[in-house]
Amino acid sequence: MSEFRAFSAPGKALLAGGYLVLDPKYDALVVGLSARMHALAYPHHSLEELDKFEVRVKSRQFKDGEWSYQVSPESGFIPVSVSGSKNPFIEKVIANVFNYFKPNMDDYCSRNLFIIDIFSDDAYHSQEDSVTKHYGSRNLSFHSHRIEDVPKTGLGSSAGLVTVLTTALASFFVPDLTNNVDEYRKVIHNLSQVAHCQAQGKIGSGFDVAAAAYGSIRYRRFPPELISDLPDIGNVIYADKLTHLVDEVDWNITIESNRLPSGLALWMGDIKSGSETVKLVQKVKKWYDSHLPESLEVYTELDHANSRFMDELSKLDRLYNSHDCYSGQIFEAIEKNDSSCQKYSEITDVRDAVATIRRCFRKITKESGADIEPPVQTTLLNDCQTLEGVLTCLIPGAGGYDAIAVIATQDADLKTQTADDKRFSNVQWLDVCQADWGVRKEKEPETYFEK
Ligand SMILES: Nc1ncnc2c1ncn2[C@@H]1O[C@H](COP(=O)(O)OP(=O)(O)O)[C@@H](O)[C@H]1O
Ligand SMILES: C[C@@](O)(CCOP(=O)(O)OP(=O)(O)O)CC(=O)O
Repeated sequence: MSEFRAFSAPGKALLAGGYLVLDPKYDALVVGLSARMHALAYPHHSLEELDKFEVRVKSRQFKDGEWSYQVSPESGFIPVSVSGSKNPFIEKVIANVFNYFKPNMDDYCSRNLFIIDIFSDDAYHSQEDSVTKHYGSRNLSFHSHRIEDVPKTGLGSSAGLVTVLTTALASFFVPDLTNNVDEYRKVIHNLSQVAHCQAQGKIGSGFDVAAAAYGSIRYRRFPPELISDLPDIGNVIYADKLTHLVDEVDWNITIESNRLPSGLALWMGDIKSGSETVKLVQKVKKWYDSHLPESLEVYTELDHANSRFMDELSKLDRLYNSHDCYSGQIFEAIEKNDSSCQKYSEITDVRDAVATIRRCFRKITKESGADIEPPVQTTLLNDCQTLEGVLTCLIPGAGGYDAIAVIATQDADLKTQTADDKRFSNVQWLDVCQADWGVRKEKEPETYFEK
């Protein structure tokens, strides 16, 4: 494989199943977004030194965005930084991809240097202190700060990075991957989950990596022990254990394609303040353990409402695709968002399910001190619900002060409706929509070349 190859993986929005998804008992709904992380893999190059491999990753939209690592089979492919600067996500991808493919030095002596460029779409990061440049055939934001100092919008940049980088790096070892990403999707997913958990230093639910690999899905997590039981990277048995885990072990995971209904569009509103997911999760866990059995009852109610929400959305999708007169009336009612909506159980059932989800989150907010749906967000969501074309709206993911997610008809223009409205002055509508495909090959790598 000597040509340039390009891949991309989507960002995510968790619309149902926040907190519950940490437990393998519960399902979640994750939507893949049009904001994507891209990787351009260069043709093979060679280093002067023949006894090691080098991987150079460049993310030129960020200050000092270049990381080089060397690995060798003798040291168990533990990445050693050459450039001095470190990026844990890149480091763990390298460690795992090399341990999985176990390339032999002799086979690669004239092609032991792997160069990959990363590009990220604008919606992942705040645009403050950035300039837009035409690069290749895209407009990209270039930031004046290092990646770790640029505020994020919460679309899952590290999961996208890990997944697309795993794909690009693997394409050096399996030449047919580039044209058969589908065939390798499970391997890419499993390797990416391992690398992402190791880089984060914790084992989250993995819904963000699953969405980067598979797009919009109904998701149920893997048991965390699968990853915590792995030996340390560099251990003589690491490569074998990893390969066994990736290829042979049943992850007991649910990943089913599940998109938002056709005829409806997702809007993500970024709020100019943030919340820390880790702290929220800690508070919720503490509340859960100290409020049993009532907390389990709340989770059970949430889970039922999440399932109803997902099922009702699927029903609306089938209805839209039937293109019959009744379906036309329903979508027209949502478009107007007036009292006519009350006539259709297809609309009220979705709204009731979301009302229950929100009520449960407000209860947890009050009892745990974790601001999942704090009062300002309640007010904002209630205001959003009155806009023309809005079916429903909620706080995505862990909630907090970060963002809101709105499901509206395709023609609804929330930007115009909220432009001069003080109630929405803190909301910045992100330029994203649902794009339900996971990691994939991009057709024209040359569109990423600097002209
Ligand atoms: N475009 C990029 N280039 C290089 N590294 C990136 C890029 N995007 C994200 N990362 C890595 O991911 C980290 C952010 O991860 P994290 O805090 O988990 O945020 P998120 O919630 O967006 O995934 C960054 O500090 C950086 O190490
Ligand atoms: C609480 C959670 O279930 C969902 C968090 O969803 P977000 O979309 O808020 O996640 P981050 O981007 O990592 O902040 C934790 C988890 O599932 O890992």
